[in-house]
Amino acid sequence: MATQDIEILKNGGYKGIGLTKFKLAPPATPLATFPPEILELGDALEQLDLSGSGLSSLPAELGSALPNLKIAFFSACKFTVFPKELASCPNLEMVAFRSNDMEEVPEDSLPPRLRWLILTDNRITALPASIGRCSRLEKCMLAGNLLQGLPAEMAQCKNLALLRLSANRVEALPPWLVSLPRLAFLSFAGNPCASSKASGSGSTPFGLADIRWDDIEVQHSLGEGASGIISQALWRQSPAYAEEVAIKLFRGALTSDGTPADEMAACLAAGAHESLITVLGRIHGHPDETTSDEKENKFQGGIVMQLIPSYYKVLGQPPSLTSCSRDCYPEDATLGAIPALSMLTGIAGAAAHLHAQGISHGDLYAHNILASSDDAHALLGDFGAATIYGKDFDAELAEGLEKLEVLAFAHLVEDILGLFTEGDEVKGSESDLRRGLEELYTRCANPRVEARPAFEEILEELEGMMGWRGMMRIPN
Ligand SMILES: Nc1ncnc2c1ncn2[C@@H]1O[C@H](COP(=O)(O)OP(=O)(O)OP(=O)(O)O)[C@@H](O)[C@H]1O
Repeated sequence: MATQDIEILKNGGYKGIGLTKFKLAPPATPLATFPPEILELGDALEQLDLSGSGLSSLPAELGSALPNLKIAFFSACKFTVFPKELASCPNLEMVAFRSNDMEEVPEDSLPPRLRWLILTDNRITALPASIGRCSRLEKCMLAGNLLQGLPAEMAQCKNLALLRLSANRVEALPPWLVSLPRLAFLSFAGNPCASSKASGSGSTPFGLADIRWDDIEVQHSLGEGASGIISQALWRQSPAYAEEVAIKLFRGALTSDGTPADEMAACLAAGAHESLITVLGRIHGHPDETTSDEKENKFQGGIVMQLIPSYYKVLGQPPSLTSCSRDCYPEDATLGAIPALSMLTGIAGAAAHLHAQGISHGDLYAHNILASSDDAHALLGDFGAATIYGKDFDAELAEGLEKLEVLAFAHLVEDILGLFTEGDEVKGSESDLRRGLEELYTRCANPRVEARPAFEEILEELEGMMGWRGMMRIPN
């Protein structure tokens, strides 16, 4: 999004030109008050981004002056209290106050049509009961606060699909959380209610190597996630033998899903499965282990993984502002029925494996799946929102956590059904396969969470659909 300049704004340069999006270039000196000229942008304005502007309050006329405002960003500003003025914005759907040192969200301050709320990295101790009136709330980002619990009224947020609660102070998950009919993506690592085994600083789990940084030769970057950088590297295991691997160095304090340290702990705890990226070991002796201490770039540890060939591509694209909690797909994306079934079987198996270890992935999205349709193989990645709840977790809650994730799997099945190519090679049996997957989708998307099948059952059903095809490892 192009940025607008404060001086041009003050000189009336944007008035009357029908600007729909306004993003202020961060000013040299923080703004003491809300620039009144923004209110003159009137009916046309739909998106307002004043992140990094230093603001701490909003004018009373905001809602009446900007009646069509849909999206408002005030991240990295100085709001210590959620501004009540936003409640008067009749069409406001998305609000962001990331990293504001915010302490309070007063009753009745949330906009009535709120769909996407971002309050990551603040100091909020409680949410208002009136959040229960936000019936359209779909995505709620609360990681990195001081929340001890959630208001019981939030059980009325029946459209909530994604909730980030990691790195808070929640002692016990409320049981109603695992009965929300649309909740599919939940993270709560880094809370007292998650397993204490989740600490990233513990010993290396059985079966994984302790790998010295000196034995790693970094080659080039493969990609960058919110929690760190992935590089291709050589792991010199002996003077005569080196293996090509991928390494991830975890950095930074907090992402919108949780902390890099919790992500690393979940990667290490996940164990081996053919549809998970294999972690080979944990890196020790990186020079930044002792030297880097600044919050933003703090070194949190590193892992060595199997190198995934570059022909594995992500299956979907992350949600857009409009799709909110659902992935997007390129117009021309297609997938054959047989590779699709094989990939779904792999992902269901990976999810069953994770829950058997007491881990929820929290972000089971197509955009976190690397897939090769030629090999009919899919790999579930990105443990940024994963939570180790542990094998001793309350049994009913644990079952509920798994069944929330089953809804995420249902979304995946639905999306993949939409990618099927007409006249696939299986012709005769394709319609049976389609019908089988549609039935499975319906059961996995049951609004009664407890009635959904668990991943083991889903896996069995998919393996049944695969039949003898599951034995064929050579692509046809
Ligand atoms: N083992 C691997 N081998 C090869 N490439 C990898 C491997 N792991 C990750 N990558 C590449 O690095 C990119 C970043 O991966 P990472 O898991 O850190 O972040 P992400 O899930 O894409 O992003 P975010 O954490 O911000 O959601 C991936 O998109 C992928 O292309």
